[in-house]
Amino acid sequence: MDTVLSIKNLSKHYGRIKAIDNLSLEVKRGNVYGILGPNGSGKTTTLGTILSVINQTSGEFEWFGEPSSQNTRKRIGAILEHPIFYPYLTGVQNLKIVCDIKEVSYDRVEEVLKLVDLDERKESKFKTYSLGMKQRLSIASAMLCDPEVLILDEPTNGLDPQGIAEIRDLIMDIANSGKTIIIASHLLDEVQKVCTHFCVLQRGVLIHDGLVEDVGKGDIIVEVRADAENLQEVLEKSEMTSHIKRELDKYTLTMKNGFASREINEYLFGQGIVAKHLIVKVKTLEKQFLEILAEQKGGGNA
Ligand SMILES: Nc1ncnc2c1ncn2[C@@H]1O[C@H](COP(=O)(O)OP(=O)(O)OP(=O)(O)O)[C@@H](O)[C@H]1O
Repeated sequence: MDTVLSIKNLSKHYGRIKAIDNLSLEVKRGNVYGILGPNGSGKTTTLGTILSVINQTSGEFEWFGEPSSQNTRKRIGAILEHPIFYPYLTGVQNLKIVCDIKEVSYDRVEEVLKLVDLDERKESKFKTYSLGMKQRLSIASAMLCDPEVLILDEPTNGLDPQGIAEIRDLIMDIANSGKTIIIASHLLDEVQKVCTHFCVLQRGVLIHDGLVEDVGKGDIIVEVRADAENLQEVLEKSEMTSHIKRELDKYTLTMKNGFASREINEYLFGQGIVAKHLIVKVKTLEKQFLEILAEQKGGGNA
């Protein structure tokens, strides 16, 4: 898989503030790459720098294996801030203006409006659009020059659940057409649902990167409830768990390697206990994210 973006030792300092601190990462073709981080962690500065809108203090980055240039820039579509559309012009008219600026054929307008599912409202004035429609028009505008890479900063900010779901579906459609997508977000659920890869920034420092599908791998967590006074004692005797946590009548078990819900269920049954609640808990990206941040604090790096 070829590398679309390669960032090496990139830093951006504003006086004493290290907005990006020695950041290195790679995005491969076809990745949907989520840049996660709390407020002020350097996500927007990172996007601004790789789009050459912000000059880095040190370090470098390459697009498509070459230094950033007008040529590489043409292969990237980006929405960093809300693009300015004319409220009294229609969706089509606004996109035609963008075509003029970007020197793109008007033929693309219909295609991108279909892509973002705005073709039925294309003749309506921009000011009549909902927030979700406005955001979809922004994405349409970024897609006009058929870029290989789409960069989105907090694409679902301020949208209602339906608007969020529409943008999520749109991002997945664009990704399925083979585009590479880079999304900065503080919404863990959003990243978990649409991204293939993610990294976590904290105070400009990359503290984690990996595959989204690996989230939740590792320890198996099983929750158990049963009407048995000796449940804790029986669970402790099982030697199948490395940790047992009790909250009222619920026991949360961290299973040892090789043991899962089936084994604990069989064991309890053999001890004359019938579980009335037995579920495997899958770790969410949110949990992993909080653990990653907590580890950093524990390590004294934050
Ligand atoms: N032009 C600037 N001048 C001074 N400091 C800045 C400037 N731009 C960003 N910063 C600082 O750099 C740090 C990173 O900011 P950045 O906006 O990149 O973070 P972010 O992760 O995108 O945050 P948010 O989610 O709140 O947008 C913050 O401490 C911010 O205050």
